[in-house]
Amino acid sequence: MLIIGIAGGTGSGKTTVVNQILNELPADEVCVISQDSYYKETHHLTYQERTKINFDHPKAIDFDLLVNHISDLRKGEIIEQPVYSFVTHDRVKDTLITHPRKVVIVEGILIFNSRELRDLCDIKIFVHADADERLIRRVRRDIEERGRDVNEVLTRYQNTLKPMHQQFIEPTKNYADIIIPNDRYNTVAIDIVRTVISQKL
Ligand SMILES: Nc1ncnc2c1ncn2[C@@H]1O[C@H](COP(=O)(O)OP(=O)(O)O)[C@@H](O)[C@H]1O
Ligand SMILES: O=c1ccn([C@@H]2O[C@H](COP(=O)(O)O)[C@@H](O)[C@H]2O)c(=O)[nH]1
Repeated sequence: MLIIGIAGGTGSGKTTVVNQILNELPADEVCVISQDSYYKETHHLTYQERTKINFDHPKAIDFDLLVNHISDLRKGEIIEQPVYSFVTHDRVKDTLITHPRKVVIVEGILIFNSRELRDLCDIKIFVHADADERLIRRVRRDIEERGRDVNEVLTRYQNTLKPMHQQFIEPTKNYADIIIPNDRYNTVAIDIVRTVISQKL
């Protein structure tokens, strides 16, 4: 099994890179684990209280469960991946049955903050895009797909996303084996990653 960690700031293009890698691999040889699915359960809070959570701090992530699940996959076990709603800011009741595959991709802004998770990754990739580019993408995506308004996204960016990115996300670039510059679509980098995966497999 080959475990690939893909980190990078919000809007850097992690999900896009994952999809580009998936395009070239047979569906039954790869599974994807999203760090977003592992935001801590907050059923006990009201919606208003949940909107105040700092989702860009490592404490917001249930790293114990995430690490256990990746370890279980490594052992060949099936896991029940939680499913998260960005609209309610909470996990939903459903889970996603996820089978171990030859290639396991773990993606998320904070994954390299966990030493155990870093150690589980055979290849660590950091997707880089400049802050202004990420902000533009985030504004568009959160309005179109996550039910936010522009004021809410910009306020969150200033108060939380930017400082958390500087404190917790950007420094983890140092752990990366490969850094993908993604201000533009970078087909050369994707080809290189695919070649590395093929060689390792
Ligand atoms: N290289 C790129 N150039 C332009 N837009 C991009 C690029 N990569 C991703 N995007 C767009 O930016 C938005 C955020 O990308 P996404 O892959 O969801 O980022 P992340 O998972 O890192 O938050 C999406 O709308 C996506 O289509
Ligand atoms: O309920 C939530 C939980 C998280 N977020 C934001 O999502 C991003 C991480 O997702 P990416 O796909 O990597 O952008 C993070 O910056 C959180 O602020 C949210 O908006 N609501």
